[in-house]
Amino acid sequence: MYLQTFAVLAASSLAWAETGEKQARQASSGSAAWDAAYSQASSALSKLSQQDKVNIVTGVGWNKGPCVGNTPAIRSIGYPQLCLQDGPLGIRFGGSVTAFTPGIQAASTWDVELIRQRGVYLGAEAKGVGVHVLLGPVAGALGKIPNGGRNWEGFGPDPYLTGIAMSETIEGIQSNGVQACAKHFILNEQETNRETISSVVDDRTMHELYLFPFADAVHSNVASVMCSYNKVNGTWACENDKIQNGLLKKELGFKGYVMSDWNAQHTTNGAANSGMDMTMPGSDYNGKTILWGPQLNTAVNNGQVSKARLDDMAKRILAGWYLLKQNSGYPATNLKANVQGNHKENVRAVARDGIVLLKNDDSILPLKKPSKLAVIGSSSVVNPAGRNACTDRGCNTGALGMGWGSGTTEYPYFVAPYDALKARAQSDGTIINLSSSDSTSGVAAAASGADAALVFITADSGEGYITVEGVTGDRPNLDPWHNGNALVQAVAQANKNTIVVVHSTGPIILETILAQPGVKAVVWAGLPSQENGNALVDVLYGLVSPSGKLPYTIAKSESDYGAPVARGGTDTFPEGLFIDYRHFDKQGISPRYEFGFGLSYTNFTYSSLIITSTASPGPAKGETIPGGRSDLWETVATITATIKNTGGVTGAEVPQLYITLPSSAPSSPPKQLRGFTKLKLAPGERKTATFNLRKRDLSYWDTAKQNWVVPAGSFGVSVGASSRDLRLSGKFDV
Ligand SMILES: OC[C@H]1O[C@@H](O[C@H]2[C@H](O)[C@@H](O)[C@H](O[C@H]3[C@H](O)[C@@H](O)[C@H](O)O[C@@H]3CO)O[C@@H]2CO)[C@H](O)[C@@H](O)[C@@H]1O
Repeated sequence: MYLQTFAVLAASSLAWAETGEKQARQASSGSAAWDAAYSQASSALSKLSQQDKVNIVTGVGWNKGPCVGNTPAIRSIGYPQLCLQDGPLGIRFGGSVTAFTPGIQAASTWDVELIRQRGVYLGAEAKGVGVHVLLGPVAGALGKIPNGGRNWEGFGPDPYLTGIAMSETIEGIQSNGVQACAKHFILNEQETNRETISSVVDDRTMHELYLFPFADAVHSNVASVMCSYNKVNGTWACENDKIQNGLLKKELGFKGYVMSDWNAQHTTNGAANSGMDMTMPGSDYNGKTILWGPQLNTAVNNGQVSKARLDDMAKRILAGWYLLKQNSGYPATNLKANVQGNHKENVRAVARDGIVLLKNDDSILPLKKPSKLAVIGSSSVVNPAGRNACTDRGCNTGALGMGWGSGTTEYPYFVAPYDALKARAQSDGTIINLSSSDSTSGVAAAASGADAALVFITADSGEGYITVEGVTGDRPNLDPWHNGNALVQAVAQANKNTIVVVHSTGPIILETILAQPGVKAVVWAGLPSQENGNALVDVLYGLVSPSGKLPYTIAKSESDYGAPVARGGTDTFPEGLFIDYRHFDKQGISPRYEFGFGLSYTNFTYSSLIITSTASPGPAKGETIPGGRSDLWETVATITATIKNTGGVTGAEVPQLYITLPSSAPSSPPKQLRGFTKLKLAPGERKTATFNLRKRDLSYWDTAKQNWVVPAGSFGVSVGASSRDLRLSGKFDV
């Protein structure tokens, strides 16, 4: 019954215009499904001893089971040794699994169908190898700091875009019977000092930016949430009553369980009494410090942790297991099983449709059967030591497909740019001059005389337990690695048709590169994982028109972002609501390439803005359902616009809807993304873009009322091709 409901939800989500209806159905079926799971969990719980309950909530210890996290089996109720495994882009340490594209590439497609499919396939692979809990997707780091080492694991610094991607991914994963885990909760925005820093944020910013996508996750019935390493307002996230019990469980109505990030727990009683439900991995990395297990037993026996709290922890975990029907016919854990199926098709599609064309002077792209091409840079070829030579992808050698850390997988294969270009060149009769080094000496010889020179540059980052070329997680600057600016300069001096291809975990400052007259095109290829070269060739040769849009701003200077890595023991989040484009808009700073920007090989026109609204001012009132008050999820306004392909080739456009709150709201970002859709259009074809706005999309967080409020007054509406290319505007009164 429950799985059937999920199948209906999966299908309905594909019609993005149906958002409101989807949300309403989801909320009611979600609550009913949780009720059923809780009733099964209660009945199982009644058969368990206190020791059994402690076992359910305590990991067996680092490296003591098949997965990165494991809890003991409870045979009396048929409960298995639970396997928790990274991560957000596939099965870490898998034997024959797909290396899906990172979250940031998925966001860069702005394509909910592809994002959904990615989630469905992630779930299929997790189930195939017997993983019960897949440790992803990621909404924290949100990405306020452009240098943030782990930003690429998530979906970028806009809470609306990240929220939609969280929802689609979670529903996709869980449609295959696998528990998803929304992480890292919350305000874990940097790797530097991540295990000591205190993130101090104001209440409104917490709600409107950082909690916002976690509300989407809860609304999509995510089974688990991972609390993060940092402190929040002075208290460890995993021991923080306000965020775990207050925000997550009470305000958002989260019915699943909170697990610790690996070793993010600090005390036995503090964690238990503040809402953490499962400790991972159960010991430190040396197998020593154990904070629950026997310690929790003692704490319950002497009343420091109540029996009711232990019951609640165990019940929440069991409910997640029942919610996904994992009590029946779930495969045994075998991380080495081959579960790839045809999933590489999603990798190629996301890698390709996430490519953002930033510059294309003289329409140098798409390539037209060049006689001779120069291919330059160490990242044009696969790592000479092997595609998986570095543990957890902890090096930046050869072509880049993902960042480094626990959120990675082994590549089952890797198609580097040169591999795919060579194959295409053979069929076209093109000669390729390859220079697979980043040295500027000798590069002129390779570049000169070619019809075009493709030069590859990168920037990498990752999780702080690995240091790569002196970078411990967060990037120290936003420059390309390996002397990329000088390499491009040298190539562009030798060839006036230089095409720069960037693979990067986040924004790079491109000013030096753009100042070279020989640079005719910049292709922002992001993080394409195993299909790196194939996706690139699809776009370079015009098999598809590029359709990715930037999921973050590319600035002219690093200081323009106004959100540096915090160096002390505290990050006070002084930028508040104003991160990424919200900051650039407020301060009147011109970005180099704005949030939402991306060129195509065709052109689109926008017309016929129609606005209908039934919204009324005032606070949210509904009962609490998963995700918060029920009325927040109801559609209260619908906006449509007509988009036409006026060029000569098929392409896809992403019309974006931005809202400006009325002046009665307290100081707010000049505009905020509140809708998008991706329309594939043949030449001459037109389609309607439909944006359904929910009450939450029109609300701000009122700190006095402690509630979401729709302000009275005139709402500004802008629809356009990016956050700075707004083609249609209107307003409606509330
Ligand atoms: O994997 C589960 C979650 O763990 C966190 O990352 C940890 C990662 O999984 C783990 O491999 C790494 O271990 C190293 C450890 O930190 C270091 O002290 C020791 O010397 O070497 C270990 C590696 O061999 O620790 C990571 C945490 O520091 C992630 O934050 C979380 O997202 C994962 O889901």
